[in-house]
Amino acid sequence: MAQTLETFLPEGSLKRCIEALTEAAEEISSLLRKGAGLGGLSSVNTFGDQQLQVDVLADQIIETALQRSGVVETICSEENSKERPCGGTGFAVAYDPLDGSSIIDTNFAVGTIFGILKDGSFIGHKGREFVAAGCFVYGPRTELTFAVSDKEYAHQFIFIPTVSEDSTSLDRWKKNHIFTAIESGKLFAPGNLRSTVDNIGYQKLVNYWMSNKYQLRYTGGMVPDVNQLLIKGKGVFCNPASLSSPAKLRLLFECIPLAFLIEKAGGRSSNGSVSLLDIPITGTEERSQVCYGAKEEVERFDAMVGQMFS
Ligand SMILES: O=P(O)(O)OC[C@H]1O[C@](O)(COP(=O)(O)O)[C@@H](O)[C@@H]1O
Ligand SMILES: [Mg+2]
Ligand SMILES: [Mg+2]
Repeated sequence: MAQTLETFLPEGSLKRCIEALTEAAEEISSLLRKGAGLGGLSSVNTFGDQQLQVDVLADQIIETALQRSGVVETICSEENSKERPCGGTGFAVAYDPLDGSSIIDTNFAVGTIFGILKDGSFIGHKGREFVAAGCFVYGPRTELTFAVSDKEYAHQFIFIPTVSEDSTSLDRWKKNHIFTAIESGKLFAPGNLRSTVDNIGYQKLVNYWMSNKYQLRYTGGMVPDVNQLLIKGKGVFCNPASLSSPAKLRLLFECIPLAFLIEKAGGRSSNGSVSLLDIPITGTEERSQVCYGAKEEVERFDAMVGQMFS
């Protein structure tokens, strides 16, 4: 029988925290299947982004699940970025409740991203101190990909909603993959291409990929675009900046958790000069350039694009 999250996670507060996130993800996945996100706009978040009703709903679903868990002291999210108490004691959890809301209408895969710190506040800490991080993918399948601090790999569980008499909710998440290496390979996912207008390094890098016949695989959803590096075990994803097209991706809610996942799986991450896991978090609303992938690909990004516009 396939190993499930129930048997994989040791008893304790981290298991309870991840269980709460899976409960929320099951609810979000079910809402998306019923057409949530096709409705109207809701409001504007602290980043100035237009929120869909489903962004706000997903944010509330996760907050409620984490409150119920009793093991989360602090939360903050892309939709509600100020750190605030979550009614329990223990972890700090940062999350992007729904990543890729602009591609829900096209029925592309979207996701949820999360990062977990042992306690207190994220401010003054680094991604390297996280106890766990990962993402849920809502596509044809609903999957959880995550890594924990004491294991040097990442893994994936697939949601299979079968229920037997003696099963727990975590038994619905069955182990699918283990990720230990991201090799160099000719696959590229180039975000923020509009910055090539005035980021000459990025322009040269795109030319390098094309003249070397790399395969383009980019959906505009960070979760599936990064998750594919794990599944294919190769390639590069980036989202650089320029003066006219500044950095978009949120350091705490998007960049650092996925960097944790990629580095645990044997890949590298960078903001153009250092690992995203070594950047001190000085606020919850910071944005950053990002590059993830095989060592040589990230080194090439650092050499050609660098950090001039971060
Ligand atoms: O379409 P753009 O503006 O190039 O941005 C693409 C990026 O924006 C995002 O959609 C931002 O995430 P949100 O949907 O959570 O705001 C990423 O998933 C993606 O990589
Ligand atoms: Mg996002
Ligand atoms: Mg979002």
